[in-house]
Amino acid sequence: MQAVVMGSGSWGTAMAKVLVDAGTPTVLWSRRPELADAINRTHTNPDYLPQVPLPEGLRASADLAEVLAGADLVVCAVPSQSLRASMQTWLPHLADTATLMSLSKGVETGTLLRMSEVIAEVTGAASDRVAVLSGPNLAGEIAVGQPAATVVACEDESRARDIQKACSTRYFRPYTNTDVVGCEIGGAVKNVIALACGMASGVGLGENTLASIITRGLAETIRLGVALGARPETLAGLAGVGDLVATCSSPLSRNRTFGSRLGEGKTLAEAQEATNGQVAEGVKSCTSVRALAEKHGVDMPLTEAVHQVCHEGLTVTEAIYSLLGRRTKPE
Ligand SMILES: NC(=O)C1=CN([C@@H]2O[C@H](COP(=O)(O)OP(=O)(O)OC[C@H]3O[C@@H](n4cnc5c(N)ncnc54)[C@H](O)[C@@H]3O)[C@@H](O)[C@H]2O)C=CC1
Ligand SMILES: O=C(CO)COP(=O)(O)O
Repeated sequence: MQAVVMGSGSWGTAMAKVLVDAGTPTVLWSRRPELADAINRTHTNPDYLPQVPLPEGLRASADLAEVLAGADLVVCAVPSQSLRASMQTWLPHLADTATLMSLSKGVETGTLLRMSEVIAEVTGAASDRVAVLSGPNLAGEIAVGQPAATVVACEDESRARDIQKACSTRYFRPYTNTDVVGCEIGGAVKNVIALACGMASGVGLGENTLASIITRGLAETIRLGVALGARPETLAGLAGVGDLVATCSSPLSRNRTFGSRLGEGKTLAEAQEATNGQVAEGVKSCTSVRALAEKHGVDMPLTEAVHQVCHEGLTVTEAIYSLLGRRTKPE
């Protein structure tokens, strides 16, 4: 299998390294030719993973036609809200038979589509040619070879198994699953819940609060997932609770860090400024996840609160008391 990773941010670069380490010939596409040159010259990604040595066998290129020609596996690694526009520019160069795999964790604003749906809509690919990879996979840890597991989901199980083989290493252990919806909903909603955890820790709250948010966050993730056709077991697995715990607990998480800046009293613009151009997907996905929940009649109070803090001027303290003021009910 010949792979190309489209997007040389932190996760695209780390996954390209995983694929090469797994023995899969892989090219990394960068939008900016100067970044591709720097990666080829220094065997590091100076903008996104500066301390991490990349394998000699990993080549970067900014030439779309060249990288997509002959690629059997196209790994999409750009932020969710830019995936549609990116796919449109890639489309003329894509092979009809290539497997298209999303690494992005979000729900598209406006259309409320999951990333695999965006890929299928733009390319016209049948849904069984579209896969997603999702799990507790903080790029900085994977890039230095810390062991982790993940899920490769595709309706076509044999395609999922091929991808599993292409990215299995001594430190990266992919499991297959056919529940694409569950994996994508787990990945998108955990970013929103990580923002909530960050907010709570930013105002000085401790582990009981965080555990309560993670657990109730999982409950609302399962409610939404099931309403959309996901299997609850997927959300109890790596792409659900696994990723939720990793992201909500780690200072490496951009979403959690973003939330903690809001909790410390920074404005949205100030928190955005502090990201150094890295994406915190939950800030936009809180609004699309909330709209998706509303469309399907699903109650998601934490997502609602995160949306109100990010986009409607509610303070973190007001959000906490409004959540605690809800009517009592059985678990
Ligand atoms: N970093 C991580 O630990 C993980 C990230 N993800 C997901 O992977 C996706 C990509 O994230 P990262 O690589 O971490 O992001 P990043 O912020 O490190 O890099 C984003 C990449 O996309 C490119 N990009 C940014 N805006 C763009 C636009 N408008 N059009 C086209 N390209 C654009 C950037 O040049 C860069 O190459 C996100 O959906 C994220 O949730 C998933 C698992 C782990
Ligand atoms: O998805 C991730 C870990 O699995 C990365 O989370 P952040 O985008 O919050 O850094």
